Amino acid sequence: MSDQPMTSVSQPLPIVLLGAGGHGKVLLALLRSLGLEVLGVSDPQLAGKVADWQGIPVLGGDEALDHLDPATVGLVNGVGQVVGSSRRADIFHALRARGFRFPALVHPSAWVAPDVKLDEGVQIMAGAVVQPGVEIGANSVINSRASVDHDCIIGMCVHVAPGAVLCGGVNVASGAFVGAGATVVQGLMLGEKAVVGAGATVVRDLPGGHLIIGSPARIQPSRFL
Ligand SMILES: CC(=O)SCCNC(=O)CCNC(=O)[C@H](O)C(C)(C)COP(=O)(O)OP(=O)(O)OC[C@H]1O[C@@H](n2cnc3c(N)ncnc32)[C@H](O)[C@@H]1OP(=O)(O)O
Repeated sequence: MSDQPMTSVSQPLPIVLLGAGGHGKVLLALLRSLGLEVLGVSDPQLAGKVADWQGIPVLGGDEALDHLDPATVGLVNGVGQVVGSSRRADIFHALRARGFRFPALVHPSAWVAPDVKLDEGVQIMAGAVVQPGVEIGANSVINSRASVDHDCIIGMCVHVAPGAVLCGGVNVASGAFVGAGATVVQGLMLGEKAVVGAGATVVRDLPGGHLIIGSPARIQPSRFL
């Protein structure tokens, strides 16, 4: 992980957005809120059908990138990370191997502590909170209003979905997915490609490749009175 975040400030190249779905739409709003120049969007679903999407040019499908010089544009991965699909990660790795760069992006309404380490292509969406000591690996998304508390270590290609809460010192391995509104209590480990279902309350480590859903909430006499 690089020491210096490759933010929109350190790399103000014009941007090409990859993917015109829901995540792409939210990212376009983020890019505009940062005042970055957006050259257009590439999306195979729109290529040859429409010339304009959300007020920016449709550059074509995947082949549109063949005409771009990796030294002169930054890419933003607008493909959302959904459970069971590696498409977002595949696109990042393939284009990174071709020399394209992905700036890390932080929405102006997010709070990110000054010492947080953001690797390439990290996306911190509106209203998110990322506290001191956190490290976030390449191509990961901290989605709208999610909270990542102190000293969490998050691997590559992780999605912390809207409103999810990682308490302090949680370790999330690459490719894991933390569903919307889920809570992971402090100090736990989520293994590679682990999936936490929306709304779950996680109170034990979750091994890689496993899914957890539901909440362990149980009513019982209090021992704190
Ligand atoms: C900006 C954005 O939109 S980002 C996207 C954010 N999205 C999310 O966070 C969604 C996360 N995904 C989930 O929570 C999914 O429901 C998963 C991955 C946990 C399970 O998905 P699937 O395997 O397709 O589950 P499916 O819908 O078939 O449901 C299977 C059963 O599990 C239950 N179930 C599914 N998800 C949950 C959940 N999160 N919590 C509790 N129970 C659940 C269903 O009710 C169903 O129960 P039933 O068999 O008694 O009817």
